[in-house]
Amino acid sequence: MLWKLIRHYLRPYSGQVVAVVVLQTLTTLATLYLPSLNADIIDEGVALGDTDYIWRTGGVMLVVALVQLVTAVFAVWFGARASMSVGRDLRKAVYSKVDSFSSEEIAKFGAPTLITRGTNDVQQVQMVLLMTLNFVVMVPIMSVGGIVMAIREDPGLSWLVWASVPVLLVILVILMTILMPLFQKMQDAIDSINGVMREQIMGIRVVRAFRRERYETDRFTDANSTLTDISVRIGRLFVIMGPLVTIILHLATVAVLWFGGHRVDQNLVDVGSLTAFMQYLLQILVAVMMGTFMFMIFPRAIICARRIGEVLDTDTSVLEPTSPRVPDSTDGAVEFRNVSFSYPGADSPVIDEISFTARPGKTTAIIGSTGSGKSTLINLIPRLYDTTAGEILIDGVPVNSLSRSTLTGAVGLVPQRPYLFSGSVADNLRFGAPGATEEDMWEALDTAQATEFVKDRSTGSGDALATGLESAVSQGGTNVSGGQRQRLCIARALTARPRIYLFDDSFSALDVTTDANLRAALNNYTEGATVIIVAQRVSTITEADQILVLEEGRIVDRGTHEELLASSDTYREIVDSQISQEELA
Ligand SMILES: Nc1ncnc2c1ncn2[C@@H]1O[C@H](COP(=O)(O)OP(=O)(O)OP(=O)(O)O)[C@@H](O)[C@H]1O
Repeated sequence: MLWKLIRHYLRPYSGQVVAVVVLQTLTTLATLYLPSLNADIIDEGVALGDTDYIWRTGGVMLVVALVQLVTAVFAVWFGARASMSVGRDLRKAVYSKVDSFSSEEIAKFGAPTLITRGTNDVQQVQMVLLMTLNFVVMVPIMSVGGIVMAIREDPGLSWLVWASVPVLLVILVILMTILMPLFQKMQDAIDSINGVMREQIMGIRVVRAFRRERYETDRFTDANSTLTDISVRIGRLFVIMGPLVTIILHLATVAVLWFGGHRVDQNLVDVGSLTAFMQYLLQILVAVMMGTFMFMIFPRAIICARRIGEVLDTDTSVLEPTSPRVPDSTDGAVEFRNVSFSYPGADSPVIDEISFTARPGKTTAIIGSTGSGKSTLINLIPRLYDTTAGEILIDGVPVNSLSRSTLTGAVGLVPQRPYLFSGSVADNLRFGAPGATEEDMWEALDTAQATEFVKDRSTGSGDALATGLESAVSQGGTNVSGGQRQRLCIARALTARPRIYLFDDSFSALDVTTDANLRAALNNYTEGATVIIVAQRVSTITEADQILVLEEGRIVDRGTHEELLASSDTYREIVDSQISQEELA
């Protein structure tokens, strides 16, 4: 998977990769040439007292060293640019993929791991690519070239090369096999820490309210110690690695001096050649060490690439139509035809053979006990999930034949759990209508009964003071009250002026008077549009044109409030449990 990802994402930067290969080759050749020139200076210049030769060869050495320096700098520059670009593109690919996911895939992975995969895991792949681009040419040329040059200087000592290199390679293989599973565990531990932290930060108020700090701290400490333990085990292996390589390097140097010294004594080799041999042997071992280091970070990158690949290879279960259809009319009629739906892995359907039509200009209300499937039913319309059987049509066209933009343009959803984004009030209101004017926004706020609190709102101080529409909203809308958040979410849907409004239990945090005022204003604002309201409170829906009573995913009764009062036991039970007859009158 690592190779597949790198090959695919590196393709647009092949020019830079070619530049790296050429420049690295030049750097390495220059590095390999320097000891040989040095040997010549010692054997031909110093030994024979030829000063001219020393100057000339010294000059060549200087030029070669300059070439080595310049090519090395540019090679690293191109390598860094290419790998950073690949990292950026990979992050973008993961982000776009996650963006295309339906709620099903998001739930399958979970938010924390998707965040780790799009950030930390991409970082690992980017780093291994950077290392590879830096060493991929240097390591093989330096090792093979170094061996050839060393043998050329003194074939009699070549056995030292054959003895030291395999020792390093064996260490490399052993470390690789121990490290692979540890790196997998490490990524899982990072996921788990992200998960625990995210849950604790999101649920901090509940944690405090229930005095669960100790329990949550223990949970975090557990996750943290697991990560620490794994990191320490990996660190230990790296710690052993350093001295082992250094010992081998020093032993090799001592061996060259010892055995080479005897050979110089016996006039089998010149001092210059022996010096060059020693430098070549060190170059070979350093190259092997770099290769080792490269391989050490490979296992982790392989695991990260696999995790990124899992995201990129997952197709969304909510597919865009290949040839989208455009409805003839834009009235906004919503029709359910024998719709059933089961959550993945569940044995029984949550929505069971539901058929109804929600007409333009009319309000359809859905009421039913907790868990009867009301939210699920609403979420099927904007395709947060796809139906498992039957069809949902908007203006006569099945929703899965509409393009994503047509569908989202037609539907304005106010979710059960209101969510606001960081930015200003205006940014949030313009979410579905980037071109909305201030007037549009105030009108929507008026209808949502939010004008007063937005007008009075101010955030920050001094230069950062922002008021009204420009006042700041924090991520998730945590700096406004539950009821205010709900009203801003309603205003956001209203600002977009869709043909179909879906209110999923959107009035529950409002007091009875605000709820009544809001519904009255809403009737004018949404005139001509299709309105579907899920409600817990019967008083919210008494004026609806049709009310569907849901029980265990089935419509058990339907009609107006009066009709249902007369005919439906289930509806009467709900009414009796909530409101007195006086309130209804
Ligand atoms: N993501 C999910 N995965 C699996 N089951 C789910 C999921 N979401 C909801 N359910 C189950 O589906 C059923 C219907 O849930 P739904 O949220 O649609 O009910 P609801 O009528 O809107 O309830 P409430 O009035 O409490 O909001 C419940 O039994 C619930 O446990």
